Amino acid sequence: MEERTDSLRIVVKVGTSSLTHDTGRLNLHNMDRLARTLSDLEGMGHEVVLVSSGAIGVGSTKLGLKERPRELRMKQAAAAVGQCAIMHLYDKMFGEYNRVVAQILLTGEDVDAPVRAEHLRNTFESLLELGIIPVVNENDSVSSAEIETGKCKVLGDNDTLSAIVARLVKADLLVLLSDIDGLYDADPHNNPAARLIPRVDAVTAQLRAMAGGAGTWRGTGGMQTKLNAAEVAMAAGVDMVITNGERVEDLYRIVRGEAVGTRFAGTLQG
Ligand SMILES: Nc1ncnc2c1ncn2[C@@H]1O[C@H](COP(=O)(O)OP(=O)(O)O)[C@@H](O)[C@H]1O
Ligand SMILES: N[C@@H](CCC(=O)OP(=O)(O)O)C(=O)O
Repeated sequence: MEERTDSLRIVVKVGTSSLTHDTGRLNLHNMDRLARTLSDLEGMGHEVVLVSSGAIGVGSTKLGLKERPRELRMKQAAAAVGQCAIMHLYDKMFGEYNRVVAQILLTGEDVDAPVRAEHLRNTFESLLELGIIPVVNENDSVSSAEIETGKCKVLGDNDTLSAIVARLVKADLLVLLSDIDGLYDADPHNNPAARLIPRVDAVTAQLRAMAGGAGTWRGTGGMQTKLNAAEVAMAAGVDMVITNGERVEDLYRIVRGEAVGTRFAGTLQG
Protein backbone atom coordinates (compact mmCIF):
# COMPACT_ATOMS: atom_id res chain seq x y z
CA MET A 1 0.00 0.00 0.00
CA GLU A 2 1.30 3.42 -0.98
CA GLU A 3 2.22 5.68 1.98
CA ARG A 4 0.81 9.21 1.89
CA THR A 5 2.73 12.17 3.21
CA ASP A 6 0.80 15.06 1.63
CA SER A 7 -1.72 17.26 3.41
CA LEU A 8 -5.21 15.87 3.57
CA ARG A 9 -8.59 17.38 4.26
CA ILE A 10 -10.05 15.03 6.85
CA VAL A 11 -13.54 14.80 8.35
CA VAL A 12 -13.62 12.86 11.62
CA LYS A 13 -16.95 11.77 13.12
CA VAL A 14 -17.19 10.76 16.76
CA GLY A 15 -20.26 9.01 18.17
CA THR A 16 -21.94 9.42 21.56
CA SER A 17 -20.59 6.07 22.71
CA SER A 18 -16.99 7.28 22.28
CA LEU A 19 -17.69 10.61 24.02
CA THR A 20 -19.48 9.24 27.07
CA HIS A 21 -19.13 6.48 29.63
CA ASP A 22 -21.80 3.86 30.18
CA THR A 23 -23.03 6.05 33.04
CA GLY A 24 -23.90 8.75 30.50
CA ARG A 25 -21.20 11.10 31.87
CA LEU A 26 -18.62 12.60 29.52
CA ASN A 27 -15.55 10.50 28.79
CA LEU A 28 -13.04 13.28 29.42
CA HIS A 29 -10.07 11.05 28.68
CA ASN A 30 -11.35 10.19 25.20
CA MET A 31 -12.36 13.78 24.47
CA ASP A 32 -8.96 15.10 25.44
CA ARG A 33 -7.12 12.49 23.35
CA LEU A 34 -9.35 13.41 20.44
CA ALA A 35 -8.64 17.12 20.85
CA ARG A 36 -4.93 16.45 21.15
CA THR A 37 -4.72 14.15 18.11
CA LEU A 38 -6.83 16.38 15.86
CA SER A 39 -4.82 19.44 16.94
CA ASP A 40 -1.63 17.58 16.13
CA LEU A 41 -2.91 16.49 12.71
CA GLU A 42 -3.75 20.13 12.01
CA GLY A 43 -0.23 21.03 13.14
CA MET A 44 1.14 18.49 10.65
CA GLY A 45 -0.54 20.44 7.84
CA HIS A 46 -3.80 18.53 7.50
CA GLU A 47 -7.17 20.29 7.49
CA VAL A 48 -9.57 18.86 10.04
CA VAL A 49 -13.36 18.98 10.45
CA LEU A 50 -14.90 17.26 13.48
CA VAL A 51 -18.48 15.96 13.34
CA SER A 52 -19.47 15.33 16.93
CA SER A 53 -22.57 13.63 18.31
CA GLY A 54 -23.43 13.58 21.98
CA ALA A 55 -25.78 16.56 22.42
CA ILE A 56 -28.87 14.56 23.41
CA GLY A 57 -26.97 12.02 25.54
CA VAL A 58 -24.86 14.58 27.40
CA GLY A 59 -27.82 16.95 27.80
CA SER A 60 -29.98 14.18 29.24
CA THR A 61 -27.33 13.37 31.82
CA LYS A 62 -26.80 17.03 32.69
CA LEU A 63 -30.56 17.44 33.20
CA GLY A 64 -30.53 14.46 35.55
CA LEU A 65 -32.88 12.41 33.34
CA LYS A 66 -32.80 8.71 34.13
CA GLU A 67 -32.84 7.72 30.44
CA ARG A 68 -32.64 9.26 26.98
CA PRO A 69 -35.98 11.08 26.54
CA ARG A 70 -38.53 9.58 24.17
CA GLU A 71 -40.58 12.72 23.59
CA LEU A 72 -39.30 14.85 20.70
CA ARG A 73 -39.50 18.20 22.52
CA MET A 74 -37.56 16.78 25.47
CA LYS A 75 -34.89 15.41 23.12
CA GLN A 76 -34.61 18.87 21.59
CA ALA A 77 -34.36 20.52 24.98
CA ALA A 78 -31.70 17.99 26.03
CA ALA A 79 -29.79 18.62 22.80
CA ALA A 80 -29.76 22.38 23.44
CA VAL A 81 -28.27 21.79 26.91
CA GLY A 82 -25.84 19.08 25.79
CA GLN A 83 -24.55 20.90 22.70
CA CYS A 84 -23.57 23.85 24.84
CA ALA A 85 -21.76 21.63 27.35
CA ILE A 86 -19.89 19.73 24.64
CA MET A 87 -18.75 22.89 22.84
CA HIS A 88 -17.63 24.43 26.11
CA LEU A 89 -15.38 21.43 26.69
CA TYR A 90 -14.08 21.28 23.12
CA ASP A 91 -13.29 24.98 23.27
CA LYS A 92 -11.29 24.42 26.47
CA MET A 93 -9.57 21.22 25.37
CA PHE A 94 -8.61 22.33 21.87
CA GLY A 95 -7.59 25.65 23.43
CA GLU A 96 -5.08 23.76 25.60
CA TYR A 97 -3.44 22.69 22.33
CA ASN A 98 -3.57 26.23 20.98
CA ARG A 99 -6.35 25.54 18.51
CA VAL A 100 -9.58 27.44 17.81
CA VAL A 101 -12.84 25.59 17.24
CA ALA A 102 -16.07 26.82 15.61
CA GLN A 103 -19.58 25.42 15.90
CA ILE A 104 -21.68 24.57 12.83
CA LEU A 105 -25.17 23.13 13.35
CA LEU A 106 -26.96 21.78 10.29
CA THR A 107 -30.37 20.58 9.18
CA GLY A 108 -31.35 18.76 6.00
CA GLU A 109 -32.49 21.94 4.28
CA ASP A 110 -29.12 23.61 4.80
CA VAL A 111 -27.32 21.16 2.56
CA ASP A 112 -30.26 20.60 0.20
CA ALA A 113 -30.83 24.21 -0.86
CA PRO A 114 -28.11 25.29 -3.32
CA VAL A 115 -27.75 28.86 -2.00
CA ARG A 116 -27.50 27.76 1.64
CA ALA A 117 -25.10 24.98 0.69
CA GLU A 118 -22.91 27.52 -1.09
CA HIS A 119 -22.83 29.77 2.00
CA LEU A 120 -22.00 26.76 4.10
CA ARG A 121 -19.17 25.71 1.79
CA ASN A 122 -17.75 29.24 1.92
CA THR A 123 -17.91 29.25 5.70
CA PHE A 124 -16.05 25.93 5.90
CA GLU A 125 -13.43 27.15 3.43
CA SER A 126 -12.86 30.35 5.40
CA LEU A 127 -12.60 28.52 8.73
CA LEU A 128 -10.16 25.95 7.32
CA GLU A 129 -8.11 28.70 5.67
CA LEU A 130 -7.81 30.31 9.13
CA GLY A 131 -6.61 27.03 10.64
CA ILE A 132 -9.80 26.66 12.68
CA ILE A 133 -11.33 23.25 13.43
CA PRO A 134 -15.08 23.33 12.67
CA VAL A 135 -17.16 21.16 15.00
CA VAL A 136 -20.39 20.06 13.31
CA ASN A 137 -23.58 18.50 14.64
CA GLU A 138 -27.13 18.17 13.50
CA ASN A 139 -29.20 21.15 14.67
CA ASP A 140 -31.26 18.85 16.84
CA SER A 141 -33.24 21.61 18.55
CA VAL A 142 -34.78 22.88 15.31
CA SER A 143 -34.85 19.79 13.13
CA SER A 144 -37.55 17.25 13.84
CA ALA A 145 -37.75 14.47 11.26
CA GLU A 146 -34.08 13.80 11.80
CA ILE A 147 -34.16 12.93 15.48
CA GLU A 148 -37.63 11.47 15.50
CA THR A 149 -37.62 9.02 12.64
CA GLY A 150 -34.20 9.06 11.06
CA LYS A 151 -36.02 9.12 7.70
CA CYS A 152 -35.24 12.66 6.64
CA LYS A 153 -34.42 12.92 2.96
CA VAL A 154 -30.97 14.39 3.50
CA LEU A 155 -29.80 13.84 7.05
CA GLY A 156 -31.06 11.66 9.83
CA ASP A 157 -27.98 10.68 11.78
CA ASN A 158 -24.46 11.91 12.24
CA ASP A 159 -22.89 9.07 10.24
CA THR A 160 -24.72 10.24 7.12
CA LEU A 161 -24.24 13.88 8.13
CA SER A 162 -20.48 13.39 8.26
CA ALA A 163 -20.46 11.91 4.75
CA ILE A 164 -22.55 14.82 3.46
CA VAL A 165 -20.11 17.25 5.09
CA ALA A 166 -17.16 15.33 3.59
CA ARG A 167 -18.79 15.62 0.16
CA LEU A 168 -19.59 19.32 0.69
CA VAL A 169 -16.01 20.27 1.63
CA LYS A 170 -14.51 17.84 -0.91
CA ALA A 171 -12.58 15.98 1.80
CA ASP A 172 -9.91 13.40 0.98
CA LEU A 173 -10.84 11.19 3.88
CA LEU A 174 -13.73 10.53 6.26
CA VAL A 175 -13.07 8.63 9.50
CA LEU A 176 -15.92 7.34 11.66
CA LEU A 177 -14.77 6.73 15.24
CA SER A 178 -17.10 4.09 16.64
CA ASP A 179 -17.23 1.83 19.71
CA ILE A 180 -16.06 -1.07 17.56
CA ASP A 181 -12.99 -1.77 15.39
CA GLY A 182 -14.81 -1.67 12.03
CA LEU A 183 -17.41 -3.53 10.00
CA TYR A 184 -17.59 -7.25 10.77
CA ASP A 185 -19.35 -9.98 8.81
CA ALA A 186 -21.89 -10.07 11.69
CA ASP A 187 -22.51 -7.94 14.80
CA PRO A 188 -19.73 -9.08 17.21
CA HIS A 189 -21.99 -8.35 20.18
CA ASN A 190 -24.22 -11.22 19.06
CA ASN A 191 -21.67 -13.34 17.17
CA PRO A 192 -18.33 -13.85 18.95
CA ALA A 193 -16.91 -15.55 15.81
CA ALA A 194 -17.54 -12.47 13.64
CA ARG A 195 -14.58 -11.39 11.49
CA LEU A 196 -13.43 -7.88 10.61
CA ILE A 197 -13.79 -6.85 6.96
CA PRO A 198 -10.65 -4.77 6.21
CA ARG A 199 -11.68 -3.32 2.87
CA VAL A 200 -14.92 -2.67 1.01
CA ASP A 201 -15.10 -1.61 -2.64
CA ALA A 202 -18.89 -1.51 -2.99
CA VAL A 203 -21.84 -1.49 -0.60
CA THR A 204 -23.76 -4.55 -1.75
CA ALA A 205 -27.00 -6.13 -0.52
CA GLN A 206 -24.88 -8.94 0.94
CA LEU A 207 -22.91 -6.40 2.98
CA ARG A 208 -26.12 -4.71 4.14
CA ALA A 209 -27.37 -8.06 5.42
CA MET A 210 -24.31 -8.24 7.71
CA ALA A 211 -24.92 -4.82 9.24
CA GLY A 212 -27.11 -4.50 12.30
CA GLY A 213 -28.33 -1.61 14.45
CA ALA A 214 -26.77 0.22 17.38
CA GLY A 215 -24.83 -1.77 19.97
CA THR A 216 -25.53 0.29 23.08
CA TRP A 217 -28.28 2.54 24.43
CA ARG A 218 -26.00 5.50 23.67
CA GLY A 219 -25.40 4.74 19.96
CA THR A 220 -28.16 5.31 17.42
CA GLY A 221 -27.48 4.08 13.90
CA GLY A 222 -25.22 1.04 14.24
CA MET A 223 -23.63 -0.23 11.01
CA GLN A 224 -26.68 0.46 8.86
CA THR A 225 -26.17 4.22 8.97
CA LYS A 226 -22.42 3.75 8.50
CA LEU A 227 -23.11 1.92 5.24
CA ASN A 228 -25.40 4.78 4.18
CA ALA A 229 -22.51 7.13 4.94
CA ALA A 230 -20.11 4.91 2.98
CA GLU A 231 -22.36 5.08 -0.07
CA VAL A 232 -22.47 8.88 0.03
CA ALA A 233 -18.70 9.16 0.62
CA MET A 234 -17.66 6.61 -1.99
CA ALA A 235 -19.95 8.12 -4.63
CA ALA A 236 -18.23 11.45 -3.97
CA GLY A 237 -14.80 9.81 -4.30
CA VAL A 238 -14.01 10.13 -0.59
CA ASP A 239 -12.28 7.26 1.24
CA MET A 240 -14.09 6.32 4.45
CA VAL A 241 -12.61 4.40 7.38
CA ILE A 242 -14.48 2.98 10.38
CA THR A 243 -12.26 2.48 13.41
CA ASN A 244 -12.43 2.35 17.19
CA GLY A 245 -12.71 5.65 19.07
CA GLU A 246 -10.81 4.03 21.95
CA ARG A 247 -7.67 4.21 19.78
CA VAL A 248 -7.92 7.70 18.41
CA GLU A 249 -4.14 7.73 17.81
CA ASP A 250 -4.81 5.30 14.95
CA LEU A 251 -5.71 8.44 13.00
CA TYR A 252 -1.97 8.98 12.44
CA ARG A 253 -1.74 5.59 10.74
CA ILE A 254 -4.94 6.13 8.77
CA VAL A 255 -3.72 9.38 7.22
CA ARG A 256 -0.55 7.54 6.19
CA GLY A 257 -2.80 5.13 4.28
CA GLU A 258 -2.10 2.16 6.59
CA ALA A 259 -4.71 -0.57 6.94
CA VAL A 260 -6.72 0.18 10.09
CA GLY A 261 -10.32 -0.86 10.77
CA THR A 262 -12.50 -1.07 7.67
CA ARG A 263 -11.63 1.10 4.66
CA PHE A 264 -14.31 1.87 2.09
CA ALA A 265 -12.29 2.70 -0.96
CA GLY A 266 -12.88 6.08 -2.58
CA THR A 267 -10.08 7.97 -4.29
CA LEU A 268 -7.02 7.36 -2.11
CA GLN A 269 -6.38 3.83 -3.35
CA GLY A 270 -6.38 2.31 -6.79
N1 LIG B 1 -21.75 -6.11 11.13
C1 LIG B 1 -21.42 -5.34 12.19
N2 LIG B 1 -20.12 -5.06 12.44
C2 LIG B 1 -19.77 -4.26 13.48
N3 LIG B 1 -20.68 -3.70 14.34
C3 LIG B 1 -21.99 -3.94 14.13
C4 LIG B 1 -22.42 -4.76 13.04
N4 LIG B 1 -23.78 -4.80 13.06
C5 LIG B 1 -24.17 -4.05 14.11
N5 LIG B 1 -23.11 -3.53 14.77
C6 LIG B 1 -23.19 -2.68 15.94
O1 LIG B 1 -22.87 -1.32 15.61
C7 LIG B 1 -22.36 -0.71 16.81
C8 LIG B 1 -21.66 0.62 16.49
O2 LIG B 1 -22.59 1.60 16.10
P1 LIG B 1 -23.32 2.60 17.16
O3 LIG B 1 -23.93 1.81 18.27
O4 LIG B 1 -24.17 3.50 16.35
O5 LIG B 1 -22.11 3.39 17.86
P2 LIG B 1 -21.27 4.68 17.39
O6 LIG B 1 -22.21 5.82 17.36
O7 LIG B 1 -20.20 4.79 18.42
O8 LIG B 1 -20.68 4.37 16.06
C9 LIG B 1 -21.46 -1.78 17.36
O9 LIG B 1 -21.24 -1.64 18.75
C10 LIG B 1 -22.20 -3.08 17.03
O10 LIG B 1 -22.93 -3.59 18.11
N1 LIG C 1 -27.21 14.72 16.81
C1 LIG C 1 -27.39 13.74 17.86
C2 LIG C 1 -26.72 12.41 17.58
C3 LIG C 1 -27.11 11.66 16.35
C4 LIG C 1 -26.25 10.41 16.16
O1 LIG C 1 -26.09 9.93 15.03
O2 LIG C 1 -25.65 9.89 17.26
P1 LIG C 1 -24.46 8.77 17.31
O3 LIG C 1 -25.02 7.45 16.86
O4 LIG C 1 -23.98 8.76 18.69
O5 LIG C 1 -23.38 9.26 16.36
C5 LIG C 1 -26.73 14.25 19.17
O6 LIG C 1 -25.82 15.06 19.12
O7 LIG C 1 -27.15 13.77 20.23
